[in-house]
Amino acid sequence: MRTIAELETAARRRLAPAHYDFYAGGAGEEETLRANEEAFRRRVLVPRVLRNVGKRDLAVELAGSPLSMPVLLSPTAFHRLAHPDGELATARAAARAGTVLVVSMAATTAIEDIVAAAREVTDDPALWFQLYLQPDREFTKAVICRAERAGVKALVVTVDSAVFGKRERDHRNGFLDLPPELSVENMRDDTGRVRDIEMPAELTWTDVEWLRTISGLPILLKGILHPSDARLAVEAGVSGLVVSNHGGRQLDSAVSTMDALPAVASAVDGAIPLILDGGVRRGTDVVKALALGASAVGIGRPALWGLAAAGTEGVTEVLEGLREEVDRAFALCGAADPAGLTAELVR
Ligand SMILES: Cc1cc2nc3c(=O)[nH]c(=O)nc-3n(C[C@H](O)[C@H](O)[C@H](O)COP(=O)(O)O)c2cc1C
Ligand SMILES: CCCCC(=O)C(=O)O
Repeated sequence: MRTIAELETAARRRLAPAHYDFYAGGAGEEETLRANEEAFRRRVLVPRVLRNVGKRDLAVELAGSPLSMPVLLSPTAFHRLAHPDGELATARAAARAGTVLVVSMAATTAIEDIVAAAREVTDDPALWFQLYLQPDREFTKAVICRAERAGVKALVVTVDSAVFGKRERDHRNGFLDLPPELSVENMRDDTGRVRDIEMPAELTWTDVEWLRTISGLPILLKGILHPSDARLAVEAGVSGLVVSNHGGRQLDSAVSTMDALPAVASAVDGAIPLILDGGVRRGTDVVKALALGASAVGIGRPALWGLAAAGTEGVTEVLEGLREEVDRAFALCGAADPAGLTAELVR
């Protein structure tokens, strides 16, 4: 099995340079992009021993969805730029691994087809749907109803994108839109026209309340870094948070997610599950995040590298490689299950 770094090299060889840069890049100086990975490297593990780790169980449950391991696929745009099978390939790999795929609102495949691909693999796949609440509420509602009818199990509202981050690689490359043969299929309105995704600058907590009145699905907020916002999210009754800086693609100089996690975890105090994403590349990264208060982690770019390198098989390589590393790291840290990972293991 190849490492994520090796899959990135393979992906880079296959992708058009502008598409590679779109996936790999971040905002501004890319300080936050680098900081996410660096924050893992800076922390070391202080393992416990003699704890009988002969039988290990990596499974977790999040917002009503079972995961075979504490790793899920964070939402990423435009999978058909990476591979002709696009989101269908990603969904099959997630279903095969028994984990959640968060489908991006900017997916290049219709949600009904994505769910169908996952159902070829397993009866009851866990697909969540990420959205940017659009200024047109009736349209937003229609998109949510469509995703619900298709069978998604939770909604993930991205809240770190009041405006679009400035990705300077994309500006330099002139990559500002999808090629004409691809479109964001879940943005079709009832006339069949594909709408542009608008970044919702006017969003407030009132909109989160509104969302709770129109959907019975669990709602998670993605892009929380400040402990005060985490407290407000608990009060708003959401089912979980994604501690995320959008992979360094929105506010450059934003705190790395591992540096943000402890304060958010202490603010939430176990009331709702936390998912951390940004810079997770190794099983030991997963262990560090769980030890400091996450219930699971999300991966963004690694899945895109697997997808570009080898479609479903490539994403499977990423997920199974991580599973093997997570399992080994649990054992070597003296933890038989996620509850066995505590803050004393990390320095
Ligand atoms: C190419 C790309 C596209 C992304 N598209 C979305 C998106 O549509 N919606 C969203 O909420 N986050 C999006 N993200 C952010 C990811 O969900 C996630 O927060 C981030 O990739 C995690 O960092 P990592 O790539 O280091 O794992 C995107 C990230 C990348 C790299
Ligand atoms: C309108 C596409 C949004 C994609 C996104 O969120 C990202 O590239 O980070």
